[in-house]
Amino acid sequence: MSKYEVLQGFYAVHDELGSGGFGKVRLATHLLTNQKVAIKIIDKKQLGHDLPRVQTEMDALRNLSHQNICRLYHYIETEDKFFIVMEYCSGGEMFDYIVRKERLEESEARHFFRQLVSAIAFVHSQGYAHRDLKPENLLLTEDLHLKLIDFGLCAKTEKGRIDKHNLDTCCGSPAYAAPELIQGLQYKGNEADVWSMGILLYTLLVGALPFEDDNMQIMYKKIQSGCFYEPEFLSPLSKQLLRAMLQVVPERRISVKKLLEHDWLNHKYTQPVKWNTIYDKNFIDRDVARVMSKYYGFESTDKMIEKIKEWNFDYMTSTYYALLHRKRNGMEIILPMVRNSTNTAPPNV
Ligand SMILES: Cn1cc(Br)cc1C(=O)Nc1[nH]nc2c1CN(C(=O)N[C@H](CN1CCCC1)c1ccccc1)C21CC1
Repeated sequence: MSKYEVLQGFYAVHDELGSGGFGKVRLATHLLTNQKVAIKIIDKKQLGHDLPRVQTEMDALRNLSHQNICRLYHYIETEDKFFIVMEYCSGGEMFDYIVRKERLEESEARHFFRQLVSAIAFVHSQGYAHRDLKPENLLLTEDLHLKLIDFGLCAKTEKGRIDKHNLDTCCGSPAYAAPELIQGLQYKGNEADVWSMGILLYTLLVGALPFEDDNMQIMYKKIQSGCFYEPEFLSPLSKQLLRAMLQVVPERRISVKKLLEHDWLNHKYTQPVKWNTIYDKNFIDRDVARVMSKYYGFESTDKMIEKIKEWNFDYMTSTYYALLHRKRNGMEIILPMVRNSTNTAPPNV
């Protein structure tokens, strides 16, 4: 049984899905809807001075609702822990997927890379940069859709303020970090993300890192050189794209805008990458709202819709998203009988 009393009655907590430097992720069940969710449990003591990373991630996730970004459902802060309830991706990490397949065919790499470019183009359009792109931060759903996670290192480029950072504000994984970031030069988050996406594309196509060495100094030298091995099986078009993304000089690096138009990305696709979000914060699903209005005892579906639109990322937001997920998967959207004193439904939070 889970020892997290703050989750009692709302979620049943199951086994651990993974652990990171500052916390762990547990599989859980959203009790009202029986939907699976993933709960990131972060211990404040373990975080220490990194505490702002959680706030950074929450602020970003509140604004970044996109089909290729793992969705935030519910956010609970207690005295010593954060509980971040998110969409459950049952396909696991892209990292494991590549390891299992060694490397991907161009067509499969393209299927995933188009979704990553879609997520990053959207993140940049909202004034953010992810800054820690790597296969461990890409999750897969059961139907092999890609979901971006871990926005703890992302940066908001205030409108107008040039997005200039130096090393201290970000310590993404060195193997994926852009040369300018490693040199501690002023860098732009967007350009650093393009470099990391280039590294990611290389790992998808080749099944290895382009710049790698056990000795960190030698690895940095390799990154600064921008020279990487191009296996015979790489098509001319994929080589051309990799060279455009892994340009050491940021100004020479391909932009996301040009990337979206690149022939490799659009090969055998009739539609360009749809990078804008398919979700509309102002559009609430009426079927879901109706079922919730009955359960929560709201006088009308419209009143329930107004409440959901507050997006408080409380249990109500979590219930809305869990029911929406059920509906999207063709499952019926039901809640226990109308909540009242007799049934044991959790209190209305
Ligand atoms: C590994 N795995 C295997 C299966 Br099957 C499902 C999963 C799985 O983790 N699914 C999953 N769904 N939703 C999530 C996850 C994992 N997950 C994560 O947020 N996972 C990250 C993984 N990071 C990659 C580099 C460092 C840590 C994490 C962050 C902090 C602490 C622990 C884990 C969320 C909550 C968003």
